[in-house]
Amino acid sequence: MYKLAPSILSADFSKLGEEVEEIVNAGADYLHIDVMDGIFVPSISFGMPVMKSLRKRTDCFFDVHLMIEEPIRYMNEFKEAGADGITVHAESCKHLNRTVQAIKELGLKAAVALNPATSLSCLDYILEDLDMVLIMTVNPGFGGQKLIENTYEKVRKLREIIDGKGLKADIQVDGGITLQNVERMMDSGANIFVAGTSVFKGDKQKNVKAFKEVFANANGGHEGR
Ligand SMILES: O=C(CO)[C@H](O)[C@H](O)COP(=O)(O)O
Repeated sequence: MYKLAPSILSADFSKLGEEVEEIVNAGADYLHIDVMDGIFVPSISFGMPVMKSLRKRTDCFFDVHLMIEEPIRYMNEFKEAGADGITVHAESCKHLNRTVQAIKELGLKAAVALNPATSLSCLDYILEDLDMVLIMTVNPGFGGQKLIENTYEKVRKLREIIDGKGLKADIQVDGGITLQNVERMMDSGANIFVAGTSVFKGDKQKNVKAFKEVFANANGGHEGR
């Protein structure tokens, strides 16, 4: 199943609640929530208080992408703030296995993200435990960047590994996803698509529906977990 995960990083924060309701009503599958600490990535975004406020407005799946150092320190807090799934970066965890187990023990979906220059071999001893792998298709920290070309091949290789092992982990891609390149990324094997600029710039409802139409016409996609 293909899924759209609009990234609220590109929303107008002065009317965040309304914009979130608008994209959820238009058919967004997940709400992608980018938390940045100014250390792991250069920028600082928002955290638990914003998530808690949004939780009052929607039941949509909160797909929380933690771009923070040592996220294991905050797992309970993110669950309490409404997270349904938590993604941590392989590059930001001293103890990746322990961090993934902590997410799962809370009953949340667990995912690991890899920066563009991080090898897939980082997943060798953790893939079986994951609900999802997030392949960053830009360097994390900012919306509105151009997708890095060699990430198509990275996604294709990961899909081969996941299918070859008979696993069901989803592959999410994040950064520079547009209506022009999404089909190529689908063909490469990704099945969950984060989109910031290409959802929130212009007519949000129309943008969400356009992505969903591409998914519907593609007929199928990876089954997922
Ligand atoms: O994780 C992110 C930045 O680190 C964002 O989710 C990502 O960049 C999405 O924005 P856009 O679709 O505009 O590229």
